[in-house]
Amino acid sequence: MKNVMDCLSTLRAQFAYMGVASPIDGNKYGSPHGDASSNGLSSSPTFREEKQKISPDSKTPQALRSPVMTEPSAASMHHVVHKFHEVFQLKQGRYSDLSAAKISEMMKSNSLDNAPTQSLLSVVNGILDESIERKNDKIPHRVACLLRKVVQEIERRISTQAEHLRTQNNLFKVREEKYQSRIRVLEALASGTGEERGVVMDRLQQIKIEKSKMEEEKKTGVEHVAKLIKEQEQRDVELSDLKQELKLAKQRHELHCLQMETEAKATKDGLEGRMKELEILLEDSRNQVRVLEAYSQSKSNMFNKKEHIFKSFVEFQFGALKELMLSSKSIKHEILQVQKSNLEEFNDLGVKLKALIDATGDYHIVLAENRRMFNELQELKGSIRVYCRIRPFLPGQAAKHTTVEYIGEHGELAVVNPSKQGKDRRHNFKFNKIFGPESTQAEVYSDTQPLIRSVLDGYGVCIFAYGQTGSGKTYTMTGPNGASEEDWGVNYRALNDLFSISQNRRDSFLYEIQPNGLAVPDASMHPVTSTSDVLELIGVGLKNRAVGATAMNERSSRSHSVVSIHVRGKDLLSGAALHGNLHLVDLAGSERVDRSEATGDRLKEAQHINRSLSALGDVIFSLAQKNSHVPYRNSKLTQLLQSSLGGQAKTLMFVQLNPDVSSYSETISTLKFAERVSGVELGAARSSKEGRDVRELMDQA
Ligand SMILES: Nc1ncnc2c1ncn2[C@@H]1O[C@H](COP(=O)(O)OP(=O)(O)OP(=O)(O)O)[C@@H](O)[C@H]1O
Repeated sequence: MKNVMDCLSTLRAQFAYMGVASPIDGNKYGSPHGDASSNGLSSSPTFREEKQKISPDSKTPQALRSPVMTEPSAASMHHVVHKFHEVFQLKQGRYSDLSAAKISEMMKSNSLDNAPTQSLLSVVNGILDESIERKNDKIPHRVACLLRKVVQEIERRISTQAEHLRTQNNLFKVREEKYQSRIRVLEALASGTGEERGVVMDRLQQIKIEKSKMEEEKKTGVEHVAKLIKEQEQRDVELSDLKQELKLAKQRHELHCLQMETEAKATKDGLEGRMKELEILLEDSRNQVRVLEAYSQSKSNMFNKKEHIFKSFVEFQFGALKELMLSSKSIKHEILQVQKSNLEEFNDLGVKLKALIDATGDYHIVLAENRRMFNELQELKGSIRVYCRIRPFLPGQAAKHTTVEYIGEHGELAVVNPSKQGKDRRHNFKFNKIFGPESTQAEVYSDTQPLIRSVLDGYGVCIFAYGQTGSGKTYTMTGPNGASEEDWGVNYRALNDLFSISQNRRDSFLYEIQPNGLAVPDASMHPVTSTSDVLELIGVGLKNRAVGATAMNERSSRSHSVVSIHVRGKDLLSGAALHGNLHLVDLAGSERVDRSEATGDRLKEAQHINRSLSALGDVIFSLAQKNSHVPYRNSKLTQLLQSSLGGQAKTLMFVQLNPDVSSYSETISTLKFAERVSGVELGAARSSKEGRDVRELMDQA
């Protein structure tokens, strides 16, 4: 700061001096040659020192380094000054003698710019002195121009110098303020030293406390170190143990490694063997792959061929489809045509149908008439018909002497007794029809069939077989055991016809079979829809039938078997109802009691049978005689059959005969019974006259 203050005071003194003497560089007292080194400021050791101190980091503007303040280098300055002196000093006092060209050269050159200010002043003085010496006050024009030029340069330098000084002065003022503030800070610091001392003492006290603490910690640390050393010793012991264990473990590990190596070697050998096997397998697989590839190739070729075929097939199908579509169109067209023609036909049919509907009413009337006429026809044929059937000799039957001598076409039968002579030897009978031993089941049934239609027309029909035991009653009604369709008896055939006719009539009649009937003790009623339903029920009945051995038949039926079928029909058009019934009866054997050699219960049974058969004979006889009283109530059998005996009912009796001579007397009694109930003579009388009427009726029907 002292140096700065010295410098500033020196400068101030310098400026004060320059302000009085000369604003230029005060070289008035310097060397007459304007030597820069003669300048008091520049040569001042203080100034030089300050200049060197400030310059490196000084923010002094370039303007400060004017030619006045910063003289050119010694060499160049020396050269310029020398040249200037050359120009001016050699011509001292004789400026007016200088040629215009010379003065012009001096003015044009930059000599003035580089010339020291003192030289310029010397020129001015020289010119003025020369003017005074000559005493004419006249200065040549060219010298006056030079003079003006030099003066202008001097003025320019002065103004520049003044500007520089102002700028520098401001700068120094700023610096002074800056240093003043620093001085104040330092003075403040110097005054605050006492307070800091107190702070330092407090800090020292704290340091002492910390020191004692640290000593305590050190003591604790020493103890801790001792403890650690102890622990370290324990750790050493443990470490040695661990080392021992490690050594053992290492040995075990080495042993284990050895074993592992051995196993690895064995495994490796095994794997190598396996590898070889796998390589063989791989080779096989490759071969298989090659085969498969070949196969695949052939398959692929085949598929390609198939694809080709399929494509051509599809194309063909498309063609066919197109044709089909075309034909479909034409068919549609045809169908439309057909529909059109059908419509027309339907219209015609509608008209015809209307006529038919009108005629239908008439048709039902015709049908009813038909039924009536059919019934009349059956009546004309006889309400009570007796068909005689002669059983063939059975295989293994001993004596084959038959009692049947003659069988006529119109029901004539001649029976002879070979043991008798005269008029008792031969007996003639006449029935509706005689079936010989060769007759088949179908032939026997053929004349029965029309009566089944009568049942569905609402009439009662009773078919039964009468004859001594073993004469073939069951055979005719049922057929032999396990019979084929060919051997089926009347029952099966009648039932089949019953159901098939009812089915055929389903459009005009609704039939219910077995809906009601005469209640018989211990009898039950079951609705049926087919023949098999009825056969099943017959089977149940047969199981309950009393069967016993007699002297004439080992397995003789000792009871009557009756299958009753009740039919209720409804005419779907008129709503009229009709009721018909059919009784299929296999009577018990009709042999005489003494012939059956029955005794006790068997005798009683035979007597009951004969009584019921006799009651049946009486009823039929009464009906044939058209008696007013018919004794139905004389037996359960006739009560049961009442609905199909008498009135408009038709009765058909198969008289079964055993042709063997040994059965002659039974044959005669059977035939007499049949003759009695059938009223043959009456029927025979009617047959010739009314046969024609029957044929006429049939034609009408
Ligand atoms: N037309 C025939 N053709 C062949 N065999 C017959 C014929 N009629 C009956 N028979 C046989 O004669 C035997 C006796 O017949 P079936 O049992 O039908 O007599 P039945 O009169 O019913 O006797 P029963 O009153 O004792 O019951 C049976 O073996 C049967 O097969």
